[in-house]
Formats: sequence, structure tokens, C-alpha cells
Amino acid sequence: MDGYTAATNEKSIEPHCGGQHPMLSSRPMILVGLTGGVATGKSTVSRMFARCGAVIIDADALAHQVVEPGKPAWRAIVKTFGKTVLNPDRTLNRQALGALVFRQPAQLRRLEQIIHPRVAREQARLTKSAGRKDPKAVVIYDVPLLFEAGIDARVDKVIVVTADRPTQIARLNRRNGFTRAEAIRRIRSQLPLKHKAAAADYLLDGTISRPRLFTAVKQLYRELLALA
Ligand SMILES: CC(C)(COP(=O)(O)OP(=O)(O)OC[C@H]1O[C@@H](n2cnc3c(N)ncnc32)[C@H](O)[C@@H]1O)[C@@H](O)C(=O)NCCC(=O)NCCS
Ligand SMILES: Nc1ncnc2c1ncn2[C@@H]1O[C@H](COP(=O)(O)OP(=O)(O)OP(=O)(O)O)[C@@H](O)[C@H]1O
Repeated sequence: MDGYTAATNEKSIEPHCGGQHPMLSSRPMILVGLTGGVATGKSTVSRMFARCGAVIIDADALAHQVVEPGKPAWRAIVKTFGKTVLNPDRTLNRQALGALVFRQPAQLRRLEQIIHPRVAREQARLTKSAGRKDPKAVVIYDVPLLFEAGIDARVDKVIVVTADRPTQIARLNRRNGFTRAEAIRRIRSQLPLKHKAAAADYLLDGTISRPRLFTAVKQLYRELLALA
């Protein structure tokens, strides 16, 4: 199938996105890690999985929430990095903080030490809540640092969304206004994409058109549903 590669064999199952197949009634909740490089298309793919009926737990969104003004992580960031990383309205100046930490790996580690434990707690809470609501949910963890943070060991399957580097750079320029150097710094702050791809159970090509990508996502969702 275009844009979708799997190590496993295709299962024969009714071609619809979402809905519970009668053969799957005993399936427990499945935890799926979704990762990739910067701007390869993880959020785009996770929105498509949401349309199929999956529960999405988005680490970037949680990382944004835990640093809202006045929250403990926000206070720790101000204490560590100073008020120069704040906007006049006291929200985090993400551009300023990003420019600082992606130039200095030691500072990035300090920021991660503040944010990651709080994101992990929220992930655990949301996972429990998804399991209570639907014990057979397909739960997708959208986590850019899935491998770097060792979360791959806690999920049943890993999907990696790939893109070639020129596409990543062009997207970061268009979406974030990053220069080429800024984009490359952000890309290099992660495990190389080829290492992530080599460790994946499923690969999705994030550079194909959205309709083709959605077709690949629907097929993969059916395959995930079929995992007993
Ligand atoms: C430095 C910050 C404020 C810059 O914010 P900005 O709005 O520019 O980026 P945003 O948070 O939306 O992330 C965009 C992408 O950058 C990449 N990225 C973010 N944090 C990291 C990191 N610590 N290491 C490598 N890549 C990262 C991811 O691919 C992510 O999808 C922000 O990235 C941050 O707080 N990072 C530390 C928290 C973290 O590790 N988040 C990742 C998910 S837990
Ligand atoms: N298949 C596609 N075709 C064209 N553009 C796309 C496609 N998928 C994503 N994009 C665009 O590329 C950019 C990055 O996509 P997206 O936000 O989904 O990536 P991401 O991996 O979640 O990014 P980040 O690592 O920054 O969180 C967005 O501007 C999005 O609109």
C-alpha cells in the first residue's frame, strides 16, 4: 500500500475505518506510540487516527499545557532560565526559549527535566481515563521523543512517520519561520530519523498527499484493531 510499510502481514478484515469488528470483541486496550522527526507529519497523522476512532494523547500539547502561567513547571522555568523567556503577558516566549535550548544541549536537558515528568504523569492519567471509558480503546501516544525518553518500551506497537530532510526544513521554514540553520539544529537535537525508522513496527511516509496518507492510516488502523 502506498505510503505505508509494515513488518507484519496484512490481516483480512472489513475495509472500514473505526467501528468494532465482531471478531475483535475480546481485544484489550492497545497502546500505540506514534513518533517521527520534527515536522514529518505526526500531528497530521494523529488527527487522521482520531477520525478513525482512536484516542490521541499528544505529548506536545501536554508539554504546552503544563507550562501555562503560574503552573509549577512555569515557575521552575522562570527560576531556571529567568524572565527573559517570558512574553509581556507572562506566557512562555517559546521562540526565545527554543532559540536558547536548541543551541545548548545542557540547557535543553534542564528544560526536559522540568517538563517531561509532568507530561508523563498526564499521559498516565489520560491513559487510565481512556481505559475506564473504553477498555478496548486504541490509544495513540503522539510523542516526538518516544525513543529518546524510553516510552517505546511501554507501548504495544510503534509507528514512525518519515519525511526527507529537505521537506522537514521547508516545512519548518513555512510553518515556524525557522532559518535553515534553526531547522537543522531542531532536527539534530533528536535521535536520527533513520534510527527511529529502523526500530518501527510500522512506517508511514509523511510526504505523500493527505488523501493518500489517510488511506494508509485507515488501513493501519484496521490492522491495529485486529491485534488481539
Ligand atoms: C523549547 C520549546 C519551548 C520550543 O517550543 P516550540 O513552540 O518552538 O516547539 P514545540 O514545543 O511546539 O515542539 C515542536 C517540535 O519540536 C521538537 N521538540 C520539542 N522539544 C524537543 C526536545 N526536547 N528535543 C528534541 N526535539 C524537540 C518536536 O519534534 C516537537 O514536535 C519546546 O519545544 C519545549 O518546551 N521543549 C521541551 C519539552 C519537550 O521535550 N517537548 C517534547 C514533547 S514532551
Ligand atoms: N502529507 C502532507 N502534505 C503536505 N503538507 C503536510 C503533510 N503532512 C503535514 N504537512 C504540513 O507539514 C507541517 C508539519 O506537519 P505536522 O504538524 O503534522 O508535523 P509534526 O511531525 O507533528 O510536527 P512537529 O514535530 O513540529 O510537532 C504542517 O505545516 C502540515 O500542515
